[in-house]
Amino acid sequence: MIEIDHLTKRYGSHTAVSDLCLTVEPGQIYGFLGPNGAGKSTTMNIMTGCLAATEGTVRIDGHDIFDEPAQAKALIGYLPEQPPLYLDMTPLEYLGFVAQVKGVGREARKRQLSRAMEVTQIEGVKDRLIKNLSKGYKQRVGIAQALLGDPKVVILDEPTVGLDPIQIIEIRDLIRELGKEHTVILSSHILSEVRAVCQRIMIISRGKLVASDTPDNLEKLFAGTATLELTVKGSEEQARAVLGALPGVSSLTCRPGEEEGRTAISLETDPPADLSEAAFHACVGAGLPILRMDMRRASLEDVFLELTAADQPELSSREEEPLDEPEDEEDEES
Ligand SMILES: Nc1ncnc2c1ncn2[C@@H]1O[C@H](COP(=O)(O)OP(=O)(O)OP(=O)(O)O)[C@@H](O)[C@H]1O
Repeated sequence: MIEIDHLTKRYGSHTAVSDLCLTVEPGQIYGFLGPNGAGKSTTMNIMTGCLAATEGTVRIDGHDIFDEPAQAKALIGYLPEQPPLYLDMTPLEYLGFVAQVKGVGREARKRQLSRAMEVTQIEGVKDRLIKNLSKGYKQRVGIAQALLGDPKVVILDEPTVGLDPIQIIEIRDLIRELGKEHTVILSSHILSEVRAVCQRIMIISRGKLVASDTPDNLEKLFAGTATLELTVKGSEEQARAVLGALPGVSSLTCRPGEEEGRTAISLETDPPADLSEAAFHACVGAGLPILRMDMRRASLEDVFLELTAADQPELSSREEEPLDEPEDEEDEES
């Protein structure tokens, strides 16, 4: 559905996106995950034809976004980081206007407006001024405008930013609904968010794609070690003698337990293996009571932290960086 090939974007001397290649298959919800400043918005703005690339190509269902912008853009609905709302209009007026600008014919307009308002559940506020709506409802209006034109792909840049926890849950449910009929790409710097709604995760770090897979596969891929955490009633010497002899143990660290006479142990294996049963039998055999035992594998959070470890905190401000191509402005989507 979307093919990004060797995409690079430089703002003056600063490279925001570097030789990015990725493919988005139809019918799935993709999470574009990366720390602040990783290049998510830049990539999305290029993907949607709002920003020119320095190098590389983006194809939407075979149409090059730079060579065939009209055909490519017709396939995309976009909610930018700052929703493009006219605050002095009502949602109904605004959506009617957007549909017109997108070239939706009179017949289809009515149908698409009702569907967009129904899916985003804004019928109840359709005649109120947008400026008087809560942030959650403004976001819904922003998503509704992205649905007009019946796009195959819906791209949402940080759709839950600034919302309260209840609004976040509502917008996540809405995104899941959208995923039934559209290919959805959403960006976020919050792992739990992407984990909650996306079937595939693309992790971007310093403008480069560092991983792309299902959440489960990413966890498996990076489950390089498995750690067994135990607390036993006994000394460090006893713990080492009993547990250090288990097959496959690659490292064993001990520290005093929270109470006198207890020892806490972290046991790693290589290759990764679950030693909990073997540890149980060994401790029982040696008369060493186990007070606590827990198996810990690499979580998606560990994967994310490991892959984006090289990212530095944002130092430069956007205003200080020179802007390049003037056509960036001209290319702005309606
Ligand atoms: N117009 C601009 N001029 C100069 N630098 C820019 C401009 N827009 C973005 N950048 C820089 O490009 C890098 C990538 O920014 P981008 O907004 O794409 O990241 P992001 O992953 O979307 O971050 P966030 O989650 O904070 O929005 C950052 O270092 C940013 O400062």
